[in-house]
Amino acid sequence: MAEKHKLLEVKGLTMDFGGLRAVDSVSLEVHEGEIAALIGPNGAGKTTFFNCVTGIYNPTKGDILLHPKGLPTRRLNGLKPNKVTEMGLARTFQNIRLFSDMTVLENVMIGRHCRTSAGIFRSIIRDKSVRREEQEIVESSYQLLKKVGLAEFANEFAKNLPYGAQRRLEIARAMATEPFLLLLDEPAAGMNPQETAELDQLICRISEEERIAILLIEHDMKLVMNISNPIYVMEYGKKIAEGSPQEIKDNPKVIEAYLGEETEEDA
Ligand SMILES: Nc1ncnc2c1ncn2[C@@H]1O[C@H](COP(=O)(O)OP(=O)(O)OP(=O)(O)O)[C@@H](O)[C@H]1O
Repeated sequence: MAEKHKLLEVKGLTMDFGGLRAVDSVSLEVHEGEIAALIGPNGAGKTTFFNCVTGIYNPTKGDILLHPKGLPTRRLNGLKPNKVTEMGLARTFQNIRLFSDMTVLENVMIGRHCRTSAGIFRSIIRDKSVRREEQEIVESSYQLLKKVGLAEFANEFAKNLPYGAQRRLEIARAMATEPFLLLLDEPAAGMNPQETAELDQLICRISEEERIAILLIEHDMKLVMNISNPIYVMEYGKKIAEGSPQEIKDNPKVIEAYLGEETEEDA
C-alpha cells in the first residue's frame, strides 16, 4: 500500500513558561486522511502544544513543519496565527471564541474573508467585483452551515445557539478558511451524549467528504476511541504513548496516567 502523505510533522517540540516545561520534546505526525487524537490528563500540555503549532506561542525548541501537498514544506515556528491559517491549518478553541452579537452566517463569513482578494480600499468603495465576491462568500458560508447542520439558524445571533451548536459553528468557521488540516481543542466539551454522537458523525464526515485531516484534543474517551487513529498520549509535558485505540487501551503507562482521573466514560 502506498504511504500516506505526511501533512504535519512536529519534532522535539518544547515549550517553557519560566521554570515550567509545559511541553517536553514532543514529536508527532498527522497524515492525509487521518483523524488523530492527542489525549492526556489535565495539565499534560495538550493545549500548549496546539498553541505552539498554531502560532500563539513561539516554542522554546523543536520544529513544526507543514507539508502541503504539491507545495514546498513550511516551517511554522514563530509565524503569526493568521499566517498559519492562510497556510491551510485551522483550529477551534477550548473556550468558544465566537462573535456572539453577530449572526451565525456572519461568523462563518469572517472565516471566509481570509481567502478573499479584496483589499480594504476596494471593500470601502465596493466596486462590482467586490460585490460579486461578497455574494460568493454569503453563498459558500451558507453551504458550510448546511454541512454542519446549522443552516436554519443562519440569521440567529451566535449567542442564542445552544452550546453544542456553538461548537459546531466554530468548526464551520474554521472550515471556512479552507484548511487541509484542522485542529479541534476539546470539541465535545460541555456536550450532552446526543450532541456528542452528532459531533462524532460530523468529524467523520469532514474527514471523508471534505478530505480534511484532523488532530483533536478530547477528554471524552468514547469519542476518541471511536473515531481516531493514531492516538498520542501526553503526561506532564511528555509524550508517553502512541498507537491505535486498542494499543492505547492496553498500554500500562496510559492506564497508570489515567488512574485516579475520572474519565468522561466513567462519568
Ligand atoms: N501561558 C501560560 N503561562 C504559564 N503556564 C502555562 C501557560 N499555559 C499553560 N501553562 C501551564 O502549562 C501546563 C500545561 O497546560 P495545558 O493547558 O497545555 O494542559 P492541557 O493538557 O491542555 O490541560 P487540560 O486538559 O486541562 O486543558 C499547565 O501546568 C499550565 O498551568
